[in-house]
Amino acid sequence: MNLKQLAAEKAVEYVKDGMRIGLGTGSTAYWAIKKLGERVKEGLSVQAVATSKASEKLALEQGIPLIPFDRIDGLDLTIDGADELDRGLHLIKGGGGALLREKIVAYHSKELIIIADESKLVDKLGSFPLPVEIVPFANEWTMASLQEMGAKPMLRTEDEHIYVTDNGNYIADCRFGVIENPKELHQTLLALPGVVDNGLFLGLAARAVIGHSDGTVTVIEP
Ligand SMILES: O=C(CO)[C@H](O)[C@H](O)COP(=O)(O)O
Repeated sequence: MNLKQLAAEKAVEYVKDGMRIGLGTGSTAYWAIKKLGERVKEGLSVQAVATSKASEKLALEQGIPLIPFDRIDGLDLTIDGADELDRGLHLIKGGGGALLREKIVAYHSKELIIIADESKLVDKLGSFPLPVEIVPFANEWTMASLQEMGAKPMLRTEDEHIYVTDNGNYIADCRFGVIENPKELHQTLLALPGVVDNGLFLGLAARAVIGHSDGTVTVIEP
């Protein structure tokens, strides 16, 4: 059984006719986009925006109507994955590198639903390295500042090249250990010149739909 698919398909049940939808990124969001495409083929009317070039391509393949950001003021619902979440719906996102676009889209959505398999649910965030998006300019200095913060940063690579986000930036994957105070860490990171944003999503998710290995789906609301 594919637990990501299970959660994703359940979450797509929250999509109603006429809604403006944000499409997440990653292997769980993939299943939501596929399911939404099926419902569109059956006659559901939605307009959507995508959080990455990959999700945009997939949505177009599935026949989901995409609209430019300047033609829409906000969204009704965004469905997206996460790398880690706790029961207060604090999240780590950005494993797929799309955290900045994902955060902008989530912020402008009336509701963010997180979809995940049960392995993503943790007591406290921090096992998954926190992705921090940094500008390429003087990235060595930004990396050094992160190092001084105790982040043990690793510049993300792909095929032996520095990974570049859809926004032309780099990602520093940071190991802070258990994150006791996500809000404080979020503020500290944002105050660092060279940091564009980080993968902590706090106070954004309205609910999480979790797929379990016994075939059940649970919904967490903070
Ligand atoms: O934040 C993300 C991409 O930036 C993804 O939602 C996150 O990495 C989860 O990915 P997956 O569903 O493939 O496990």
